Amino acid sequence: MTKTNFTITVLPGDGIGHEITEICLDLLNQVVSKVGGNQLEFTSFAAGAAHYKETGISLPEEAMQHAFNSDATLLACMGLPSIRYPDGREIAPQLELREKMDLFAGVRPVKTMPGLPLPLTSDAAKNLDFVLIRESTEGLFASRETFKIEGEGESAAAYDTQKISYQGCKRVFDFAFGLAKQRKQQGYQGKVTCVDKANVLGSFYFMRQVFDERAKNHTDITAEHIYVDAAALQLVAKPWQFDVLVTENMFGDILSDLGAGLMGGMGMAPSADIGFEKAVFQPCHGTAPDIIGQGKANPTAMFLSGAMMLDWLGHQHNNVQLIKAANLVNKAVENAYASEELLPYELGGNSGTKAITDKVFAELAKL
Ligand SMILES: NC(=O)c1ccc[n+]([C@@H]2O[C@H](COP(=O)([O-])OP(=O)(O)OC[C@H]3O[C@@H](n4cnc5c(N)ncnc54)[C@H](O)[C@@H]3O)[C@@H](O)[C@H]2O)c1
Ligand SMILES: CC(C)[C@H](C(=O)O)[C@@H](O)C(=O)O
Ligand SMILES: [Mg+2]
Repeated sequence: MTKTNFTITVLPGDGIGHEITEICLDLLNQVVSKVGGNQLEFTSFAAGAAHYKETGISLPEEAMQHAFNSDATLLACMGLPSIRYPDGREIAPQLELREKMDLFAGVRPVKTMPGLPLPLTSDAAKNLDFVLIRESTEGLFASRETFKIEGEGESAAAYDTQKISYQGCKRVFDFAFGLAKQRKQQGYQGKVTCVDKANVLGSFYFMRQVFDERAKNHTDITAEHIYVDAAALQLVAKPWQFDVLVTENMFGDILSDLGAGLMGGMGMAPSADIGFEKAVFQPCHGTAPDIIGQGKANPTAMFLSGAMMLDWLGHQHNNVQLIKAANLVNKAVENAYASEELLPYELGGNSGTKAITDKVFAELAKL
């Protein structure tokens, strides 16, 4: 029998997370009841920088356990620049979630909405639709807890060590080729571009060799390499050439913000951290300390992350209504922007949380 009751762990986190979470849950409830047949049960937990400041714990065990046992996790954003661990790093329990739950594929779609004055103005650049996959459990982030400083004063040197493992590469590359294959069936190019720095670092040359090995199992998909510096140029010069990009954790973090820029800002960029069985969905953006409490937070990335969650659940459980619900959210958001009535603050306009939310709900009601 098809599963119809889904438990969702909700982590509003910090900063603007509190301004975009409830409305996203309302939207998801609304769309799921519109298509019928399913129910979402949300359970929220406090976690993040403010929670660490209050309690000394950034991600309570109860929240972690709930995330492990629920069907999916929806996270807004966490971290505040003023709240840090003793070694100077910020509180970022989303990294622990990714690592402990083995969510190796950070899926960050770059899909432009119609009706927005985007930084790139050519027709091709107005219709971008590619996906950046960021390895999310190792890379340069892997050693952050074993970070060390050797020597003192003017002879001190700080070290972070990059980890690129065979297994880590294999699973994320296979995921990327699998996604390119699915997309090819929908008319996309059928291409995976591996982004590295194999001209300078041996760890990236190793990564490239694993990529070439995995590519041999997917001869229907074009496999190519690009150095990360060249990728940064091409993402601005000719971003429409890309279909699926796959890269190391830190490179993916940086390039996905570039991708958000192409879409009109951080408030437009959704993401999903996906493992073999578990997944966490969250916007690419942070807690936006510069706009907290001003009503300027764009909830679009959160709505689209919620849609990614419905779509993933639908595919995991062979549940067509949830896939339909995901499509409806995407369509409502697209129609909201296509109306040309919305201009988010990040693009110089004055459409804030309420205006964008009201418009998306109104468009959903029409579908
Ligand atoms: N996934 C996450 O939870 C995540 C991601 C990035 C940063 N962070 C954390 O967030 C804090 C702030 O980091 P930052 O300033 O570098 O990045 P940020 O993404 O919070 O903000 C960068 C810029 O984008 C704007 N912005 C971000 N999201 C927006 C939205 N939804 N609507 C409108 N404008 C939006 C901000 O106002 C700011 O000008 C830090 O503590 C950082 O570690 C968390
Ligand atoms: C806040 C930070 C730890 C996080 C990351 O670097 O992964 C964020 O920038 C992201 O893109 O999700
Ligand atoms: Mg980031």
